[in-house]
Parts: sequence; structure tokens; C-alpha cells
Amino acid sequence: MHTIKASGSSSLYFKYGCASITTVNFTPGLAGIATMEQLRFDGRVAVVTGAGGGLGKAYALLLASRGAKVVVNDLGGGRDGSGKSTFADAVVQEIKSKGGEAVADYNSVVDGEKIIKTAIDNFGRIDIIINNAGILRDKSFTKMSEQDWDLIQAVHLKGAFKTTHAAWEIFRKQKYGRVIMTSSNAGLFGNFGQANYSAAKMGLVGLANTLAIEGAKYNIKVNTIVPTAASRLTEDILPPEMFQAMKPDLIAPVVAYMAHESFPDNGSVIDSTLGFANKTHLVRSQGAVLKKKPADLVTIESVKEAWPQVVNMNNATHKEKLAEVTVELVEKLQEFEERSKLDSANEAYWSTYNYNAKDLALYALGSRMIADESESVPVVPSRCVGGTEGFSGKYSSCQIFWRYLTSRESLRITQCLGVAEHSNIAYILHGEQYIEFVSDFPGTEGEFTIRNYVVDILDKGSSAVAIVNSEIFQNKSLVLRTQQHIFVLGQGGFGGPRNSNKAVNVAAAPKRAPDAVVEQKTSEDQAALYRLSGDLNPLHIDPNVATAAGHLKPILHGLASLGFSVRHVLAKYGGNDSSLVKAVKARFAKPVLPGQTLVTEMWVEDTRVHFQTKTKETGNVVISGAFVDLKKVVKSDTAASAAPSQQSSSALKSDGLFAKIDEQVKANPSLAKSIGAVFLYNITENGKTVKQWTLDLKAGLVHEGAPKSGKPDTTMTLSDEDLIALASGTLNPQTAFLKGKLKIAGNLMLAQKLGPLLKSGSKL
Ligand SMILES: CCCCCCC[C@@H](O)CC(=O)SCCNC(=O)CCNC(=O)[C@H](O)C(C)(C)COP(=O)(O)OP(=O)(O)OC[C@H]1O[C@@H](n2cnc3c(N)ncnc32)[C@H](O)[C@@H]1OP(=O)(O)O
Repeated sequence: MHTIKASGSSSLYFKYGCASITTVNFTPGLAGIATMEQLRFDGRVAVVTGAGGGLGKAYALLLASRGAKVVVNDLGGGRDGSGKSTFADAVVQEIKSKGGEAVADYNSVVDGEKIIKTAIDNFGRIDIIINNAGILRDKSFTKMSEQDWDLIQAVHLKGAFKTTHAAWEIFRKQKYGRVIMTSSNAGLFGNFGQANYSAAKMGLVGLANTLAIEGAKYNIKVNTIVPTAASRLTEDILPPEMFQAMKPDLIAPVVAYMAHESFPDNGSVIDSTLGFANKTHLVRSQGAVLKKKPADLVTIESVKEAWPQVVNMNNATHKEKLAEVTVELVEKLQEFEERSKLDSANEAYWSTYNYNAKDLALYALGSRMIADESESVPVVPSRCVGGTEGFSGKYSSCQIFWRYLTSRESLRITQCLGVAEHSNIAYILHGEQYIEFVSDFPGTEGEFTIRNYVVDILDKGSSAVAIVNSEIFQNKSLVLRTQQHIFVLGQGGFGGPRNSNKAVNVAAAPKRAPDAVVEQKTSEDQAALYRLSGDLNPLHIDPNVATAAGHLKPILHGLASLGFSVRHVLAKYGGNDSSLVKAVKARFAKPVLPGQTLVTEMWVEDTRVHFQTKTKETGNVVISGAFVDLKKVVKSDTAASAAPSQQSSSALKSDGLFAKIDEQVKANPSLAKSIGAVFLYNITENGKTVKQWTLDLKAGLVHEGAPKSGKPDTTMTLSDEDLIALASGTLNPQTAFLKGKLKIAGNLMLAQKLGPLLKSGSKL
């Protein structure tokens, strides 16, 4: 090793860093502020084949300038190998004129042993072989003769074999050797008119792969360069400007480094041109078992069915060794057998899903964990996108199932339910969702393996409900259980069971005013953003599909709305810490339109936070019977500042009142019956109806929304403050009516009769 000691100021050091190291003037021995190590080849002997010009010449000159003794091999002649020349002598002269050592060699590479002999005879050893010699015989395959084929194989493939083989035993004995094969992008990618050359060039990669393995324990490293340079081979092929720029000198340092004793790689394929280098390697898809059960036969049809997964390169991996390929295959087949045993009672479908930070960020964006598309850092809670505790991390695992559902399983479910065509997907609604976190997810990226199976298909009269369970594994341990209720409109009436004991049930919220309320507006593009997480159901994006299914416009994904609400719960009672979530359950009671404001009402009971979500614009309950089970409750008043804004509307106060009225109606059925009328309350805010309540005293029912059957006997329009005042007796209905505060359509007397009932139910 030769060391350059640089001295002087730091700016001098910087200058060295920029300058070509071979032209730097230095003062050996001076105390320096930095030490730069020059990569040297002193004592090494290198053979460079095809070194009379172009790349080979550049390699030879550079190695010699760094102390190597070089055998400059060149058969000479044109690029098709014809003719003779003295190019090698000229290169040797140039090396010698600069004080280096070199010898010319005019043997053909197919007599590689003679070239190695030149090295031994002249310099007594051999350390480096750069198999660079090559010729072209380009012809379209149809015109290619056997001679064209053989000649190219002989020079490139056999030549590299012969030359390397002749030195191999020496390398083994001295426990040192560096071999560079020269491949080509024509081999890696194919190129019209170069079938012979492409085959030889890819053959060299294979040769290098095996020699890298065989030589490893003798410190013999075999790597491959894929150069694209201006040379005799390319001079009338490349455009002149590019030919000028593609100087072999820009590639020579890459190859010289690959030939150096400090080069770390073995078996690498390095592409270089124009002062740029990169590595190429093969990757393999995750592949697929070509049958469903171990006992099944592999048929052409089963191959066809599995094909999309066979060629899906999304999670493709590189294997360093053949053994890794075998191990992976054996593991996959064993896993298939194990799953089959597990699934013998239950027809389950397995899938894998890889997620990374980008997926989490997309989920966060789709469920407005990030306040604005332009923000790269999520506002609430900030660690969601990055950390192991991230709720988005946990939650996006549901997307695994979703993504899966939109392909193979959805087909199966739709078939199960008798939905003939996939285009009917608009009639398939997300009915309910249960998520149970069994353990924390590690990190922001990973792979999940998911077992999905249909547990029941219910007949709800006009509609059907499929209940689908999923178990999600990471590194073979269960991290998550989910259950989906998939509501299929118009597919009931097939005589199936109405209920299932395998369903995780929703839970009614306590009948009191909510303990906390948080509201947040969704954006007009909420569904468009959310679908980027993988649920590409056109119902959420295509107005034609949405209106055909009876919606005003594309509706929001159920899981997007749920994402908002669970985050509201976490903001209020989970300290914004998603790792506190044990389980989530929700029913999607009504569709949400993107742009609507979600209002989440919460009730805390021990470590369970019940919640329901309404849309502010309509007052409709869109998520009902929902709850989040927490490991512990962390009350946070400040969380709302980071989370969506606190509910400002007074309209929600009426909920508590009607819950009380409901209690009263049930406690006083005879009083309710004696009034015997149906009252509709339009609760207004700034003159706009934000909510409706029905007091159906005929049926003894109090519920949100318009009367379920028939017309109301009396409709009252009032703000909820007025309603509360009315109920608490501080506002007389008749006076209110006369003062124009209370608008009543229908029977005023009947409305007045409500007084006692409202009063008795007014203790909020
Ligand atoms: C194959 C691939 C799968 C793909 C999955 C979907 C992919 C996603 O992209 C889809 C979505 O995200 S859709 C968006 C989110 N979901 C929604 O908007 C649905 C909103 N809900 C509704 O419209 C009604 O509740 C509605 C229409 C669902 C039901 O209303 P009604 O028909 O009026 O029902 P009702 O008369 O009240 O009750 C009938 C019986 O059904 C049960 N039920 C009601 N709502 C349910 C729901 N949401 N989930 C499950 N069951 C539900 C009732 O309990 C009743 O049964 P029973 O009489 O036995 O008690």
C-alpha cells in the first residue's frame, strides 16, 4: 500500500478530495491534516485481454500506473476479429514511457494458457485477469450462421474460460486471485441482432456466479463488469456525441477497483458508463403453490389460476445462494401443508401482504391522520406514521384484508352470495368491522400472512350478510384478528340463518348524554385518498357506479370513517396512544359522503369507550353500536387541540335529552299510549335542520331520524336549546309558538300534551 499524506490547510484537503488522485502533487512525510490512501497494485501481475485499444487499453494503463505489471493481450484486428495489428505493442510502449512495466501478448484467448504463460514467464506470477477481449458478429437470428454463433462463443465464453482456467490452480495455491468477466446489457436484456453475443455475455455471468462460489475460500473473487463505452465495438453504432462522452477512462477506475485486493464483493454484476455505476442482480417473486390442497393435482387450469401470483413481483426478493432458494421453497411447501391441516375444517384463503412506511403514510392521509395533503408530518398523533405503536400501522393491517378481498376472495364471496358478476360490487357494503390487536406490530414495515375464511352467510330477508374472519400473522405469530360483516343488498331470501353465534356483536351505548364529543370534517377527496390504501371499489370513486347503487355520489369507505372515529376516541380517552387499543367494533349504519362532518359521541364505561358517529349535516347515525376497548383510559382535554376540533354544535345536546325521553317512554308506557301520537322534531341550527328525532308514542319508541312508518301527527321545528328549555319547563310551548320560537305543523294541543313527558325526561 502506498499512502499519500496531505499537508496544509483544510482547504487543501478539500482540493485533494476533488482532484483526480493521480494528478495531485503531494509532499510525502509532512505532518498532514488528512491521510488519503491510494489504491495500489504494487507486486501484482495482471492479464488484460483485448487490451490493444478501448476499454482494455484503459484498464491496462490504469493498472500499470498504480504499480501492476501488465500483460497487454491483443489479437488485433477489426471488431469482427479479422486482420492483425500491433496495438498491444503501442500500449506497452505507452506504459513503459510512463515508468510502468508491461509485456505484449498476441495469443488468442481461446489459447488462454499461452497468455497466462506470458505472465509467468515475464513476471513470475499472475494475480489479476480481466477477461475483456471480444468481437461482434451481429446478424438477425434468421441470418445467423453456425459459424457466427461458434466464433462469438469461442472468443467470449470459451476465451474467458480458457484464460481463467489456466490461472485457477495458481490462484488457489497462492490463495489470491481477482477475475473480472465482461458482460453486456445485450446479454442482460437482449438486443436485436445479437443472439450469439447476448448468449455468450449471459453465459459469462453464469460462469462468474459459479467461480465466485468455488473460489471464495481461496480468496479468489470473480465479478462481472457490464461496461458501455466508446470502443472499437461501438464506434459506428453510437451517436458521435455520445461516443465522445463514453470514455473508457470513466469505466477503468471501476474495473480497477473490482480488481483490487480491497474489493469487497464476490459474484457481483456491476454496470458502468459515463462515470456512473450500479449493481444488477436477479430477483424472484414470492411465487405460488399451484394447487389449493396437498391432495389436489396440478392442472393447467390450476396453474392459470395461480399465475397472477406466480408473476407478481411486488414482494420479489434477491437470493444470494442457491441454498436460499431451496430453503425458501421447502419452507413454502411446508407452510402450505401446515395451513392445509389447519384449514381442513374450514375453507380458508391465505394471502401475504407487505407494508412499508409509504403504506402507513397513505393510510394516515386517507383517514385524515395528516391534516392536509401538503403536510409530510402527521398532526395527530405524530408518531402514528413512524412508530411501532402507530395506530395507522396497526390499522392499516385491515387494508391487507381489504386488498385481498378486492381480488380473489371477493370473487369467492360474491359467488357464495350468488352475486353473479363482479360489477355488482356496488351492492356490497361494509356492514360491520371488528379488530382485535393481539400484539403490537413491530416497525413501519413488514410482511403479514393472512388467513381468511367465511364463517357464516346470513339471510336478512332482502339482503345477505357474509361474516368473514381473518387472522393476521407476522413472523408466524398472530398479531391481529378481524371480522367483517359484508352486507350484500338484494341477495337475501335464500333460506339461510338470520343470526350467527360466531358474530362479534355491536354494543348499545349507555342511555345518557355523551361524555365527550369530537367532530371533524372529512374532505371532498377523502374517498379518493383513502382508496390509495388498497380498497379500489368503484363505489367510492365512480359517480355512475354510486348513483346506480342509489347513492347521491361516491360514498366514503367504512374503514375511513372508522379511522376518524377511533382517532377521536384515542384523542379523548387514549392519550393519542394507539398501543392502548385492544379491540374495536363498529356497525356502519348509514353511508357517509366525502365532505361531510363526522361527529363522534363517546361514553366511557370502565375501559370500554362506547361511541357512535353521526354526520353533522344530516344528524344521521352512520356508525352505531361501536366501541373501543382500551388497556387503560387516559383522559385528555388537550388532545382535542391536536385532534379534530371540539364539537361546537349545540345540536348534540338533544341526544341526551332524547335518551332520557326514551327512558321515560319505556318507563311510562301507559302515559305514552295515552298521548298516542307521532311527533317529529326538526332540530335546527342557524335556521337549518341538523337533526331529526321521532317520538313515536303509538309504538312507544324514541329514535333518531324521521318516523319509520307513515307521517308524523305533529312536526316541531326548534333549536335544541329551545327543546331543552321546553322540556325543562322554562319555555311554555304555547308562548313559544305565539312568539314564533316554536314552529308546529299539525296539532298544537297534541304537542302541548307532550309537556309532562318532556318535563319528566328532562333531567340531563
Ligand atoms: C366481496 C368483497 C367485499 C367488499 C366489502 C365492501 C368494500 C368496501 O369498499 C365497501 C364500503 O366501504 S361501503 C361504505 C361503508 N358502509 C356503508 O356505508 C353501509 C352503511 N349502512 C347502510 O347503508 C345500512 O345499514 C344497510 C344498507 C347496510 C342496511 O340497511 P337496511 O337494509 O335498512 O337494514 P335494516 O332493515 O336496518 O336491517 C336489516 C337486517 O340487517 C342487519 N343490519 C343492518 N345494518 C347492518 C350492517 N351495517 N351490518 C350488518 N348487519 C346489518 C340488521 O340488524 C337487520 O338484521 P336483524 O333483523 O336480524 O336484526
